[in-house]
Amino acid sequence: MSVRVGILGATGAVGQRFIQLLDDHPTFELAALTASDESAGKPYREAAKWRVDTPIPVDVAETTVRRTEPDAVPDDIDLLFSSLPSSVAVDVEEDFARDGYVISSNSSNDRLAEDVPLTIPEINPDHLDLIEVQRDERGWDGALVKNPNCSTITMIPPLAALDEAFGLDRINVSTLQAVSGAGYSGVTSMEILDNAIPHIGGEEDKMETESRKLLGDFDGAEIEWHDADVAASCNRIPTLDGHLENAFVDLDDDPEVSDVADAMREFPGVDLPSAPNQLIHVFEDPERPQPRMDRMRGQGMQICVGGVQSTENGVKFNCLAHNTVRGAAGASLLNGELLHENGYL
Ligand SMILES: NC(=O)C1=CN([C@@H]2O[C@H](COP(=O)(O)OP(=O)(O)OC[C@H]3O[C@@H](n4cnc5c(N)ncnc54)[C@H](OP(=O)(O)O)[C@@H]3O)[C@@H](O)[C@H]2O)C=CC1
Ligand SMILES: N[C@@H](CC(=O)OP(=O)(O)O)C(=O)O
Repeated sequence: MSVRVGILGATGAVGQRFIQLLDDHPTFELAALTASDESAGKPYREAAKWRVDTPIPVDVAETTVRRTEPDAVPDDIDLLFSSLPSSVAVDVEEDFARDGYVISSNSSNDRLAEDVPLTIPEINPDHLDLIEVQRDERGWDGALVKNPNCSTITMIPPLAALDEAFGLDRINVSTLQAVSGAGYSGVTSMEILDNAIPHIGGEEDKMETESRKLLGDFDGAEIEWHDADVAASCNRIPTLDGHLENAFVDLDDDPEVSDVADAMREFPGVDLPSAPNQLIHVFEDPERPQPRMDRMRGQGMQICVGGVQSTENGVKFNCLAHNTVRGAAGASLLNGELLHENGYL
């Protein structure tokens, strides 16, 4: 039986990716699209400036956009994906959850809240049960689940593989982030062409905190964050999609490089419709991964690693993920599939 889903903020950059990824989904049937009051009442093709590299699905093009409030969305929607600006999502998502809706959100508000699961299905699926705590504390019938920031999600799978096999102590990471992460109008061409910008507001703090929550332990009541030190430096470069990162990791053990690569390659995936067959692809070629060549591996859902080398206290490596697929809409979609598999819908 199909699951009826909706998208909050469906006309935006991430909303459009949701529509693309939900087209022909085996379980989820797209049944409601919302946006701001300016878009509400218009057919989607008129409200949204479509910029994704596949055509708007025909039925979506003619769908009337709704207001973003619980009364405007049908009661029989089982799951809402949220790609609202976080300043809007912070109140709106709670209104929907209070009204009984389950929300899988990409927006950055509440990611660190003690009773909000921040999940990547392959890494910490058990954290999803924090929903029970959330429902007890907030008296909600619905639920709010988050995926991490796009730069954070890029490095977490290889770090989780290292932690499990050798123990993480300290992480230093530097990013080379694509312009799509800032949204269509986020960085002007005059700012970014022939250039690099060594600051992305709030991004370093997100990488340093969300990573420790994601890698933490859930005891059924609360999450104990991982105690590794994480330091991040974030940079914008003129690629379109795909965040590349250089990580330097101190480990508790002293493994061979080949064992590090094996631990990453063998890190298990999950059996969900949008998950890649293999979570981490490790390149031997030191010139890979590259954003243009590798961001679409596994339909944009695989994490690519390369340049694995030993250092005095551990290893260094490069990693890459598609920031608007694995780092945004695809991450929320996978969490939606996890919610479904775990009986939360
Ligand atoms: N761009 C990216 O690659 C990434 C973005 N994110 C995060 O995802 C979220 C969405 O980003 P993005 O898609 O780029 O943003 P956009 O600005 O492209 O889209 C925002 C969406 O929210 C709607 N919206 C705006 N204001 C309101 C309001 N007051 N009430 C109801 N709906 C409203 C817009 O509708 P309308 O069209 O009518 O204005 C639109 O549908 C943000 O939190 C962002 O930080 C995360 C990772 C990557
Ligand atoms: N800040 C990220 C994109 C983003 O919006 O992240 P978040 O989901 O944490 O708001 C980037 O510029 O690449």
